[in-house]
Amino acid sequence: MTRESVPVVLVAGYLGSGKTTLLNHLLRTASGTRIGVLVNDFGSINIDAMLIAGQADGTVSLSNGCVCCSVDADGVESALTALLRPAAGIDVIVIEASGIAEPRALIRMITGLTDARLRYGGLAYVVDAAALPDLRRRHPEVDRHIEIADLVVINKADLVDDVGLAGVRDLVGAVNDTAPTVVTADAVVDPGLLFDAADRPVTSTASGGQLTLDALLAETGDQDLGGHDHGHDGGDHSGHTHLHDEYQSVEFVSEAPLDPRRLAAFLERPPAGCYRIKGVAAFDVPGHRQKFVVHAVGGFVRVHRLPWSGEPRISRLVVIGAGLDASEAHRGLQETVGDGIPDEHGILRITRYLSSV
Ligand SMILES: Nc1nc2c(ncn2[C@@H]2O[C@H](COP(=O)(O)OP(=O)(O)OP(=O)(O)O)[C@@H](O)[C@H]2O)c(=O)[nH]1
Repeated sequence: MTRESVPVVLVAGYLGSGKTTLLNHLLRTASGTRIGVLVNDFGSINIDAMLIAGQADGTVSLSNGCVCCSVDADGVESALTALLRPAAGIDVIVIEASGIAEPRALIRMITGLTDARLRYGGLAYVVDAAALPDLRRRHPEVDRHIEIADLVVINKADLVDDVGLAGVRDLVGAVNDTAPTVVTADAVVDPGLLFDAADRPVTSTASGGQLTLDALLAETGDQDLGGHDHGHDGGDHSGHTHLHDEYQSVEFVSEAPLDPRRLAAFLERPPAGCYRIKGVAAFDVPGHRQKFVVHAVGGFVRVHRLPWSGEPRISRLVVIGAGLDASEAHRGLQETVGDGIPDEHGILRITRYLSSV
């Protein structure tokens, strides 16, 4: 891998598709390659950055807005160049976009960077095999995201049967028949697929259905990047919808331990409009005082445990959805706080969702 310019690889995909899982897999397995990471989360608490903390050769995080839209391009450029300090010896930078980022806008932002040490290294787009059919109905623009991917990762293959998987492959192939497609569980992708893709020159000849970078950049209607300031509540997106126009996030922080039974009930029956819940939880139950990382995605709950690495035992949760009633969501979150009586049976409601990942 050349040190002359560092490829910037984008990892995008809808909420909960497995982007952080993929990033963590790359960080664990791409030994020999020094990876700098820029993580962008939608809410002001950057849960994703917490979940990769300490593993990357350099990490910067941008919170409180989509990197594609409300964060200004100069801010992104300075965050990326901060990763290029010689001592870090970074070979590749991976940007994990928020789950509602607009990949086209991200690509334009990266190709518009002025620092010659950085170059665009391709888009890996992660899809949740179980959720894709319904997601495409709700958000047809997802096809436009798949269309421009250089690598499509069909993740969560474990949640669908062979027929379902074949259907998802067909859907993806119909939209983008040139990008390599890998089918994964827990986003186990050969890192060489991303970094080799990053190293190959981006072509300007059209092949099959995939848009070339030139064609993408020539498209009209969304060329207003660079120092713009779209908010989440309806900037002008020149005639088409960006997912984040519709989405809200609600954040919750509690120093008091949570009640596992109440948290499980919240994860299982989230407030109307909620699609994604993620965060870390602390319980005051003997034997269960570790950091519980909790995820809910479209009805699937997953939990894993980690040691607290010196940080305060504080619970932080983010709820993301469209049409969320923020005060109802906040009330529901508040109700997960325990009443100080350790619930040794209640913890089973959480531990039943434990996975090793
Ligand atoms: N069953 C199953 N669950 C998975 C798989 N990959 C990831 N998950 C789980 O799905 C949840 C979301 O995964 P993340 O990697 O955090 O997804 P993300 O795309 O980064 O989510 P956002 O950043 O919120 O958009 C977590 O609970 C993961 O453990 C998989 O292949 N199968």
